[in-house]
Amino acid sequence: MRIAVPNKGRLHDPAIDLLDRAGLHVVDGADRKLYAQTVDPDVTVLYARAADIPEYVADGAADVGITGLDQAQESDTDELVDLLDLEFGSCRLVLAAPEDGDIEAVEDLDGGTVATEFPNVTRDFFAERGIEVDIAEVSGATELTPHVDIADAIVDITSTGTTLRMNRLAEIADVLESSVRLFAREDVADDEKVQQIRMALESVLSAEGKRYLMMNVPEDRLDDVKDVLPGMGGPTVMDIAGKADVAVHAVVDERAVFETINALKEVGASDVLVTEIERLVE
Ligand SMILES: Nc1ncnc2c1ncn2[C@@H]1O[C@H](COP(=O)(O)OP(=O)(O)OP(=O)(O)O)[C@@H](O)[C@H]1O
Ligand SMILES: O=P(O)(O)OC[C@H]1O[C@H](OP(=O)(O)OP(=O)(O)O)[C@H](O)[C@@H]1O
Ligand SMILES: [Mg+2]
Repeated sequence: MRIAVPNKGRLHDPAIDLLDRAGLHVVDGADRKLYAQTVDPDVTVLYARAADIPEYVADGAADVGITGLDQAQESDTDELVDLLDLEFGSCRLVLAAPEDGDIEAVEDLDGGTVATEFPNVTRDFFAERGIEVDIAEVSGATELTPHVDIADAIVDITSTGTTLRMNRLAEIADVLESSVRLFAREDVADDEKVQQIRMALESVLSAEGKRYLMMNVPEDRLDDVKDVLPGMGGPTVMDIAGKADVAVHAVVDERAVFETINALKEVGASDVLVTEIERLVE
């Protein structure tokens, strides 16, 4: 089983970090290597450019891949299954034009030129609207092109909006919302190993923002404690040898921890421990 992961750029570190937290540690991932082993002898990591990953997965060089939805939409592959939103690399592809220019709506671009690193997505966007544009494919610094007469507008990535603002460009329309996904080739999407990887990654995401609470509770206050801990499927209750108290464990939303502990103390809980959760397999 091969999993393609961005070899550099902003997606590399968070992708490796997520695999790590999911228990799929890369064991010999020295810089500039093309392949690395993971702790699972059946899972190899293949490092590739974020833009090439959809094709690598579709062609069989890898079985699953971690890359942006924008890259999957741009590639000509349609046999990829979007298995899981990995909740990082969130950005938007937008159509933008000079703030002080004449282009204020998509229609104003009829007969014009649009520069982009995403020619296929851009072509589809205008074709769906019946607007004819020339596409100037660039490989970076797209924001410059409307200021040097290469294009009238651009389709490019934005997240904080800083780059557009710095280049005096205004958003005209949304083209695509993107985040990083786990993609699989259609013919392997249901394979056991692929599903195990999906589940492991999902368990990390499920644990994010959650805390594990442990406490001691007098048995006769258990119902009150349960009322305070709605949680997932109710708390786990265990007898403590030689004691009248019971131990109660529960998963609580991080934002509710402060309030929950105060309420627990009021109904008689003691020795409350709060810990982080690495993974949560539901
Ligand atoms: N500013 C941003 N905020 C959030 N996500 C982004 C941003 N820019 C890019 N991305 C996401 O990261 C992906 C890869 O972008 P990144 O800049 O890391 O690689 P790249 O520019 O293609 O790398 P290189 O050209 O150096 O190989 C994009 O396709 C998009 O999904
Ligand atoms: O809205 P912002 O937060 O300003 O982000 C948008 C910028 O981020 C990306 O560039 P990146 O930093 O990846 O540089 P690159 O052009 O070298 O890929 C993208 O191409 C935009 O230029
Ligand atoms: Mg970039």
